[in-house]
Amino acid sequence: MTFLALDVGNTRLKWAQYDAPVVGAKLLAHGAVFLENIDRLAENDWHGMPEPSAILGCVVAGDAIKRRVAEQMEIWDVPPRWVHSSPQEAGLTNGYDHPARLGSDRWVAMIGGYHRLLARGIHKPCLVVMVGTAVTVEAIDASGKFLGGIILPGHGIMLRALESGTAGLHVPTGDVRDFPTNTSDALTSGGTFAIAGAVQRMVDNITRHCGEAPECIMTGGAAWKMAPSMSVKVELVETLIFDGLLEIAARRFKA
Ligand SMILES: Nc1ncnc2c1ncn2[C@@H]1O[C@H](COP(=O)(O)OP(=O)(O)OP(=O)(O)O)[C@@H](O)[C@H]1O
Ligand SMILES: CC(C)(CO)[C@@H](O)C(=O)NCCC(=O)O
Ligand SMILES: [K+]
Repeated sequence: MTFLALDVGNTRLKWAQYDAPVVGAKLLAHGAVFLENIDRLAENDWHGMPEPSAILGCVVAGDAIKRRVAEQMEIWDVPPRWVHSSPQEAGLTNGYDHPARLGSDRWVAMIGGYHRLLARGIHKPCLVVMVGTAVTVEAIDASGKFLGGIILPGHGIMLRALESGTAGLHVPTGDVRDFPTNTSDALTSGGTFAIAGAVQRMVDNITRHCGEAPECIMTGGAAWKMAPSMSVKVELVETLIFDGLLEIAARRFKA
């Protein structure tokens, strides 16, 4: 009864194999590959892996990538299922104008975050921060309603935009400093503070709206780099998308 969870982002595909499609399942194996290498998943990462009994994923990388991922899974007889953002799922309500247009990674991460708090008996507003190719910050109230969220460029895109839009900004990566005194540190700190500042602003928005400060959960490949620079307390949860996929799978694949 193993379960394969997939998170196909704009830079990398992340996968995790669990012993069952249930919350709290045991993680058996996991990996991440850059999108340029996905055509070799069947012969590399997934070679010799027992056929999963169910596959559930979220993709934001586009249909061509989704097809190529599906092709790699033809080694098994199990059709992959993909999460689509919906008006309601797993106790959350989707406040997006057009719920289906919300990135499914955002929806799944919110489901993971909200249930993480519920499991601890916490009924408070929640902010879910994802730091990847793009950065998203989602606001969920204590009742599980997604109020709305922001999308901003990730650190890499910000720096590449500056490099390509100017003549004098081609420098190595610097360090985060309160008062940067060289170009490298100025750029690295600028990108980091743009993200940290955006999170702080969403904390202010949701605190004003809900009358209570939120719990903040942060995930994504670059979350650990952002953590020391945050102005609010955040909990780092590397597996947030997989946690959300397990919540959904537990409901969908119930025998
Ligand atoms: N010092 C940094 N601080 C914050 N973000 C950074 C830093 N350095 C790199 N990044 C960002 O981290 C991203 C790398 O994320 P990675 O590919 O690990 O995340 P991901 O969650 O797999 O992304 P996706 O899901 O979008 O594919 C890069 O796109 C870059 O924007
Ligand atoms: C914002 C990203 C790129 C974050 O991965 C993704 O969730 C996406 O492509 N979303 C679709 C647009 C939206 O969520 O409004
Ligand atoms: K992602």
